[in-house]
Amino acid sequence: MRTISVISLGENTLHSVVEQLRRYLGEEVEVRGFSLERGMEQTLDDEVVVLTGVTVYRLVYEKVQTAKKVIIARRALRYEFIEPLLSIKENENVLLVNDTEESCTEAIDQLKRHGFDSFTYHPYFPGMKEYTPCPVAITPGEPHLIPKRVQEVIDIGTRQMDITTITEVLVELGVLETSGSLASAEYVKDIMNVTKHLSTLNQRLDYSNFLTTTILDKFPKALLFCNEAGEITYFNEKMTHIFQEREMQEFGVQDLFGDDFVLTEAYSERDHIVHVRDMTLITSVEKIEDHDEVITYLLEVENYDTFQQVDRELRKKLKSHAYTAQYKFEHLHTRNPAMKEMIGLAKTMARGHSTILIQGESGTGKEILAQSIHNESARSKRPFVAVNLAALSSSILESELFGYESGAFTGAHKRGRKGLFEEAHTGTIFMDEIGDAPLELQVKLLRVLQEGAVRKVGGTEQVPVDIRIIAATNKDLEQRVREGTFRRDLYYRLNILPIETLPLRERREDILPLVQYYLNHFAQEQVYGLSQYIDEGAISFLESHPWPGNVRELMNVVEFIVNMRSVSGKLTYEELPAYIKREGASDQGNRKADNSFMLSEEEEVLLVVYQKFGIGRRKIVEELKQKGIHIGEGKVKSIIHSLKYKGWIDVNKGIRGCTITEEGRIYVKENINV
Ligand SMILES: Nc1ncnc2c1ncn2[C@@H]1O[C@H](COP(=O)(O)OP(=O)(O)OP(=O)(O)O)[C@@H](O)[C@H]1O
Repeated sequence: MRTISVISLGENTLHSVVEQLRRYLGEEVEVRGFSLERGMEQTLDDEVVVLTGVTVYRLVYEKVQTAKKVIIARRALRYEFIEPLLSIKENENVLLVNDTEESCTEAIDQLKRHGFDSFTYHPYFPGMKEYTPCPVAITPGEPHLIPKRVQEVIDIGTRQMDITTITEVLVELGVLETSGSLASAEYVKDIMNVTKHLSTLNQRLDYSNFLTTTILDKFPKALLFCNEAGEITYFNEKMTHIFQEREMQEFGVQDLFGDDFVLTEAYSERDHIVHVRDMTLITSVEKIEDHDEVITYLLEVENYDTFQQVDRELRKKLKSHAYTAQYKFEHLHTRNPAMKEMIGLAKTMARGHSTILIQGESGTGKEILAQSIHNESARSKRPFVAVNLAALSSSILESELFGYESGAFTGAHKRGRKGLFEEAHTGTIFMDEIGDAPLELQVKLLRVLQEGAVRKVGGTEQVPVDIRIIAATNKDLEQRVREGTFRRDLYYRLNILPIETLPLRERREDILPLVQYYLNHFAQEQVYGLSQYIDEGAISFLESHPWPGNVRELMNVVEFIVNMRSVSGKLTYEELPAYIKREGASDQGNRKADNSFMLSEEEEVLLVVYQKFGIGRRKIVEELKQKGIHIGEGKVKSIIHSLKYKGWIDVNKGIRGCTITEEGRIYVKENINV
C-alpha cells in the first residue's frame, strides 16, 4: 500500500493534519503520523512526507533525505479570522501566543506570509519570565495560555493545512483527478473561501491567487462562479470547453443558459437539464453565503454528450445482474436463530405482491435476500431488474428508470427508450440504496408507486406497469425522514413489509462457518478445516473482529488469505491485512455508548450547541471527541451550515460562536433524549 507520512512538532497539530489528509485520500493511501514531541527515531522513505512547518524541516531534514518528495505545509488562515486581523492597527504591538518558542516563530512567519507583516510581533509561550505587555494577543488555538491584562484576543484557531497544500499532495500522489472526495462541494467551498478573501488582501496574496487558480483549473469539472445578479465572477479552464472565454467575460449567466435559468429556483434543484444551442448541459447550482451574507453561486456544468461515455460504463455497472436473479434462500448461510426467523419472514412475504423494504448494514446480504424473495415468488419466471439509486445523478436516473421519448435530449435514441420500470413489467424491481435517492427523484418514485404507471422523460402518456417493488437501504430511513432528506410519504409507501438483515457482529456464530464456506469457494482445492489455512491467533482475531463491512468484508479477507498464505504454511495474525487490524483497534476506542448510537452526526453537533451556549467550531470538535465521536473540523463546518440553513442554530460572528434557536431547542427536546 502507498504511504504518506506527516511530521509535526506537537500531537494536536499532527492529529488534525493526519485526519485532514485521510479525509481527502480515503483508503487508497495510508497516512502515518509522527510528532517530535513524542520523539522520532526512524528515517522516512515515503513517496511524500508532509512537514507542518519550516521549523520541523530544520529539525528533521536528515531523516527525510530518502523521501521522494518533502512538502512543507502551508497552514490555512481561516477566512473568518481575516477580518478581525484586518481590524488591528498598523505597527501595533501584538503578542503571539503559542505552546513553544518554535511554534510561536512558525505562527508569526505564517501571518507575515499572509500579508500581516505590519505589526510588531512579540512571542509568548509558557515558561517565559518576561514579555512585552501588548494590547492585542493572537493565538493559533491556545487562548488558555494568554497572560492576563491583554485587552483583545484573536484566536486564529488554525491547525489545518490550506487547500493549496492538499492539492500539491494529491498532485504528487497522482490522485487529484480520481480522488472522489475531492469532488465534494466542501473542497470547492474551501477554495471559494480562499478566493473570496484574496480580494480583501489582494496584492499581498499574489502567490496564493496563482495557486488557487491553478487548483480550480485542475478541478475535474467545469465550474463557474457568479453573483446574485448572474454576473460571472470566475470560471475555470474546463468551463472553456463548454462556452467560449469571450462569451463568459461579456455575458451573464442568463445570457448563456437562457432566461428560464433562475439561480434562486435552480438552487434547490440538483442536476438541472438545460438546452443551450445544440448542447444538453447538466447543471447543478450551489448557493454559498459568507459571513457578511454576500451570496455567490457556484455552478457545476457537464456536457451530456461528453458525459455519455461515462454514462455507458455506469449503465453497464447499473445493470450488472440485469433482469435475472441468481440467488435463492439456500445461498444465505446462517446458524443464527434471529437470521433464520428473518428468512422465514421473507419467505412469507415472497407469497404476496406488496412492496418490501429491506434495511440493514452494507454487506449483510440485502441484495441476496431481494433476489431470493423474487425467485421464491410467483414472479420468479419474470424479470428481476436491479437498480442502484446511489450510482448516478438524478437526471440520468430519471431517464434510466422512466425511459425517454425520442428527441427528449441530444444523444437520445431516435425511437426513445424503455425505462427500467417498464423492463421490470410483470416482474420485480429492486431499488438498492433507496435512502440515497435524490429528493426530486423521490417525488417521482412516489407518483409511480401511487399511480402504478410511469411517464417517460419528455413524454405525456402514462404507461401502466405491474411490478413488485423491493427497496433496500443501509441508511436509517426514519432518521432521514426526521432530517428532511427522505420524504415521509414515500417512506410510508415503501415500509409496507419491513424486514431487517443482521450485522455479522450480532451473529458471531456465523463468522467461522462463513470463513470456511468462502475458503472452499476461493481455494482451488478442497479445504477440510480452517486450520489448514489459518493459525489459531488469526482465527481468534477473525472471530472477535467487528466486521464493519460484514460478509462482503469477510469474503475479501478470505480471498486475501487464500492468495497470501505461503504454499504450505498457515496465515498468521501478523499476516492479516493491515486495515482489518486497524478496524479492530479503532472499534474498541471509538464505539459510542449505546444510547448515543442512535443520534446522527448532525444531531450530535446540535446537541453540543444546545448544551454549550456560544460554542465555536473548534470547541465543538473537541466536545465531540470527548464523547468518543471523531468528526473532522471540515465536516463539522458543513453540519453547522446545514443546521443554520434549517433554522436550528444561529452562527454568530467572532468569538460568540453558535447558539441554538427556539426551533432547534424544540427539535432537541422532542427528538433527542436529553
Ligand atoms: N448470509 C450470507 N451467506 C453467504 N454470503 C453472504 C451472506 N450475506 C451476504 N453474503 C455475501 O456478501 C456479499 C454482499 O451481499 P449483498 O450484496 O447482498 O449485501 P448488501 O446488504 O446488499 O450490501 P450493500 O448495502 O453494500 O449493497 C455478497 O457477495 C453475498 O454473496
